[in-house]
Amino acid sequence: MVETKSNYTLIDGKKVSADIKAEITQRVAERKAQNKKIPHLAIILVGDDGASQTYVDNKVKSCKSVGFHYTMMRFADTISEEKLMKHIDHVNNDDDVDGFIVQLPLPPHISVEKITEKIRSDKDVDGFTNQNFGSIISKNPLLMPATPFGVMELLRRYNVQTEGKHAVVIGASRIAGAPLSMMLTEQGHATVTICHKYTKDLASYTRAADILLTAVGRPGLVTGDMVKEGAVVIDIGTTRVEGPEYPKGWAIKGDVDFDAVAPKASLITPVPGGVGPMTIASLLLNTLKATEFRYP
Ligand SMILES: Nc1nc(=O)c2c([nH]1)NC[C@@H]1CN(c3ccc(C(=O)N[C@@H](CCC(=O)O)C(=O)O)cc3)C=[N+]21
Repeated sequence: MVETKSNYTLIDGKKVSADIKAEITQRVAERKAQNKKIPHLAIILVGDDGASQTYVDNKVKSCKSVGFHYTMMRFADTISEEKLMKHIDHVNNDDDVDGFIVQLPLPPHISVEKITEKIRSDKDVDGFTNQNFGSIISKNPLLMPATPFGVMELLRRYNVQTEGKHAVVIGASRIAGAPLSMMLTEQGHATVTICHKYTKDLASYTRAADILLTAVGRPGLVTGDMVKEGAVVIDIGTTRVEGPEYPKGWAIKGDVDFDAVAPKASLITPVPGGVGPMTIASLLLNTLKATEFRYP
């Protein structure tokens, strides 16, 4: 009989994000007591995509829970790029708004890059602008890309050693994989391999990973045979899959086949309850930082 050992640690992103939110709530209360400006986040949502609506609702709920002010700005998916740019300009110049995000995806007639670059980088609390992307390699970065920052925070709080380790990142998007790879190198001192859609024989890389991080958005991409015994596995995928077998009619799935991979892992993030809540915690932290920067 072959015995399989199965004692992995679940990385509880929900708990860590709740801890971070408690720290933020405390700092907001202190600012309030000192008559300092309360952080104000604005959220721009274009169209009525169901998944986007859920994510945005989570962000609004989180703002309320830590005591931030917030503004929701909603536009029809027929809005022109030019008009949307004008609204962004307005928010850029609105002194009461400390940080804002434009929820993605945008309708195909609007250029994500053009919109992103229009956002003032000191209000870019998603950390999506080229300037904030580049600031990852600066000694004094201001606003870190939110999802990768959340991942680094999880690794820190679970004492995962990254220095000299081989980290393999699947996915090279500018909001997750690319900045994450840079942070693992710059702050984590890891040896980083970036895999993407042109990578041949993905498994040959993933099997060599001490830390495997995936940010693709394809449920079931990472199977048990692709993971080394004892690896740390971080699942950044969030795909909404629909089906009658789910109580709500849909469910959020990561990239990792959790049941097959978890028994081989030393630590692993679940989806939901892993990286997702950390993205929101980072967004709040960035909004607080942006406020403290403008009104110390
Ligand atoms: N400008 C912009 N900024 C974003 O940060 C951004 C975006 N656009 N577009 C879409 C993606 C996706 N995203 C998620 C955030 C939180 C959860 C999250 O909290 N997930 C929960 C579950 C949520 C649920 O079950 O409804 C969890 O994983 O436990 C998931 C996904 C942010 N994104």
